[in-house]
Amino acid sequence: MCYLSEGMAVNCTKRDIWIFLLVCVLFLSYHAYYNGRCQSPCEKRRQPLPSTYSRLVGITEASVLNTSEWYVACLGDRKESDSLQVGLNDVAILKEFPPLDKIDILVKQAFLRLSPEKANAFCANALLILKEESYWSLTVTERWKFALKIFATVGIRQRLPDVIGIGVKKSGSSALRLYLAHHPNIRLPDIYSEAHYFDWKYFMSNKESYMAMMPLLAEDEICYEKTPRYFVTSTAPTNIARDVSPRTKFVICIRDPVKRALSDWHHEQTLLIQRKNFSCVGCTALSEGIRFTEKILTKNGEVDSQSEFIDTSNYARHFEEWLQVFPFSQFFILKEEDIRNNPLPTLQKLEKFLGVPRYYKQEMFVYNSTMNATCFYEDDHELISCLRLQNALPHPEPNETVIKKMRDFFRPHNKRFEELTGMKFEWTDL
Ligand SMILES: Nc1ncnc2c1ncn2[C@@H]1O[C@H](COP(=O)(O)OS(=O)(=O)O)[C@@H](OP(=O)(O)O)[C@H]1O
Repeated sequence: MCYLSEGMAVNCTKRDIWIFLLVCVLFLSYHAYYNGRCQSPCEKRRQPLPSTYSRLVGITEASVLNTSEWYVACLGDRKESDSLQVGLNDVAILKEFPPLDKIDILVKQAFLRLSPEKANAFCANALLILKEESYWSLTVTERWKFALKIFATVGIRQRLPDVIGIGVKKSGSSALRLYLAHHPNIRLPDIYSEAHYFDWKYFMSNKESYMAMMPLLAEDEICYEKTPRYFVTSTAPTNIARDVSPRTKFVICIRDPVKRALSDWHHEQTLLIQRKNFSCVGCTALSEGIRFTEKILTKNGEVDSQSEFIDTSNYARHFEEWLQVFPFSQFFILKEEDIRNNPLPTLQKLEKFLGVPRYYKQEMFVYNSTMNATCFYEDDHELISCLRLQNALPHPEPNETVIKKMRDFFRPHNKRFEELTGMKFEWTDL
């Protein structure tokens, strides 16, 4: 036994010293592990998978692996269905990084697009950092930061959009988005189809949260974000020039202003019904037409230029605001009827404008009459997705006099829009 002698000296046997040293080592290792790796309070960690290191040893012995095998070998696999259970809401995403499950899907999607060489490099870099730790034992935020860091080593980065679809609302922008989403060199924010950053989120959020919505991009990929309300948000042009880039490109879908206004009304009523504070049982095209008329005419029976349904269709007024900030060459304008009836030629011009390789072919666009939907087939003829053209609620049908009043109101604005764009529209002089 060790004891203190009268002269305060310590007398120990060799065995005691060894035991003492062993206890010290265990104690110090315990503290180093918890103080080094956990913040206080220590975040709850996910169930760890088998050691990444041993998985690396396993995979380096394998001769050829495809990208998904690399993914599993590197990071371990989790089923997407496991992770889709958490609901998202817009506000949560503004304050934090995108929530857990969407992040994992973003990472997986970006990983699966890597070439085998890049996947190999990604794994090597990832495992250097992870060492014995499991990727899935990291918290959400740690996982996201980790993934961004490792992707950067193989040239994949998050970037603010190169091109923004700014509208116009109800002019075929969702169909266009569907087509662009399948282009191999175009990536969209995977979380929301519409970011709504430069309209309603701008004043309660920051640039980092906008960036957090963006996809992971390889060097030959561009980022496309679409939010149709930007077109009518007068602060958007200057804010985009400042926060994104003065060289940002824009895509605008344009539609007959009267049809657009009617579609807009239909859309707003559908949303009201969905939010369940409005009932439209027995609504007809005629009754909707009357309610629409009340909304767009003043008490004197004039077209109300302040009505949102009318103002959004005043393309010249809004486009002039954009042209004060960005040169015309940065805008690509598409006609809704082209997106609807014959998208290929327009999409090929758009590919050129965006500087991406040619991808679209005629056989990719198929109208499905049973579903009344436009469907998109990938190169290998696999059906990817369909977009319905209408839903159950009838579109409003105002009477002829109201339509004529709207046509008279829009005509000079349409002419001005033609002057601004150098384009011709069938509906300008109607
Ligand atoms: N190819 C194709 N597929 C599906 N839908 C198409 C297509 N082309 C145009 N449209 C019509 O575009 C209208 C919806 O426009 P948006 O997608 O811009 O609406 S939104 O602003 O994003 O809510 C909506 O108009 P309405 O049906 O009149 O409401 C769609 O029918």
